[in-house]
Amino acid sequence: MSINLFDLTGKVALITGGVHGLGMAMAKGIGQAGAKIVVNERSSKEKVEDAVAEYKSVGIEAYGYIFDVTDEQEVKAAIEKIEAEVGPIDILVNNAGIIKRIPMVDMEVDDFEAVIKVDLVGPFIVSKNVVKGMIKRGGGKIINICSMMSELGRDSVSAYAAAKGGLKMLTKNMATEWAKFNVQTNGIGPGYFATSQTEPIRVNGHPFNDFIISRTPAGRWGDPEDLAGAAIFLSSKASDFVNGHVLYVDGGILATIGKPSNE
Ligand SMILES: NC(=O)c1ccc[n+]([C@@H]2O[C@H](COP(=O)([O-])OP(=O)(O)OC[C@H]3O[C@@H](n4cnc5c(N)ncnc54)[C@H](O)[C@@H]3O)[C@@H](O)[C@H]2O)c1
Ligand SMILES: O=C(O)[C@H](O)[C@@H](O)[C@H](O)[C@H](O)CO
Repeated sequence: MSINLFDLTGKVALITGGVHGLGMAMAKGIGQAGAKIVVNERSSKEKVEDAVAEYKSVGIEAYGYIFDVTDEQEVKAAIEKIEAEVGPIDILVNNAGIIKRIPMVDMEVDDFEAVIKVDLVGPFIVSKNVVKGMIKRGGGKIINICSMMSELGRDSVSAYAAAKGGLKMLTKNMATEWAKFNVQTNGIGPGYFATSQTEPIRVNGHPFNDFIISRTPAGRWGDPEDLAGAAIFLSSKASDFVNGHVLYVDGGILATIGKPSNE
C-alpha cells in the first residue's frame, strides 16, 4: 500500500468560508496534498483576496469567489463559474458557519433561525448543487464540518447545537442517498480549537478556558493544523469505503466524562 492513497493532485476542492481559521487550515492540508483550492466569503472581496495570496505564498494554486451559502441562486451561479474557470469540483468541504452564544430563554427566533440557516441549510444548499456534477462525473467527496455540539449540549449554544446535531444526521442521509454514485459524505467534528470563533471564551482567567484545558485529555486547545490529516484522509482515495461517519478531532474530549479538579 502506498502513500499515493492520499495524493490529491489534479483535484479541485471547494472549502466554503475557507478564508481563515479552521477552513483555511483544512484547505492548506488538502492543497499541500496536491488539490487546487477554491474558497469563498459572503461579502468581503478583501478577505478573499488576502486568503488567495496566503495560499499562493505556501505554493498552493488557489481561487476566491464571493457568494452566500444560504442563497441558492448565488450558490448555483458560483458553482457554474467555478467549474468553468477552475474545473469540476471533486471535493466539497462545508465549513462556513456561525455561532450565537445566547441563553435560550433570551434568544430571539431570528437569531435561532440565522444560525440554522448558515450551519444547516447552507450545507444542504451547497451540497445538493455540487453533487449533481459529482454524480455525472462518477464520484466525489463531501465533508461536513460538525462540532462537539453534534453530540453534546452546553449552556447558551442551543441554535448551534441544533444545527450541528442536524448536520451530523444530514451527513448520514447524504451518505445514504449518494453512496451508489460513488460519492462519500463524512463529517469532521473539531473539538475546541484556537480560532476567532472561540476567542471570547479562550482568554486567560476565563473559567471556560480552564475548563477546556482540564476537560480535554490532551490538556490543550486544538491547533487548526491538527485538522489537516483528517481533511486529507476524507478527501482522498484512502477513504473510498468510509461513508456517513463523523471523525472527531478533539484531543479525546468525547472519550471521557472528565474528572474533579482535585483528583
Ligand atoms: N473554532 C472552533 O473551535 C470550532 C470547533 C468546532 C467546529 N467549528 C466549526 O468549524 C467551521 C469553521 O470555524 P472557524 O472557527 O474557522 O469559524 P470562523 O468564524 O473563523 O470562519 C467561518 C467562515 O464562514 C464564513 N461564513 C459565515 N457565514 C457565511 C455565509 N452565509 N456564506 C459564506 N460564508 C460564510 C465566514 O466568512 C468565515 O470565513 C464552522 O462551521 C464552525 O462552526 C469550529
Ligand atoms: O461551546 C461552544 O461555545 C461552541 O461549541 C463552540 O465554541 C466550539 O468552538 C465548537 O464548535 C466545539 O466543537
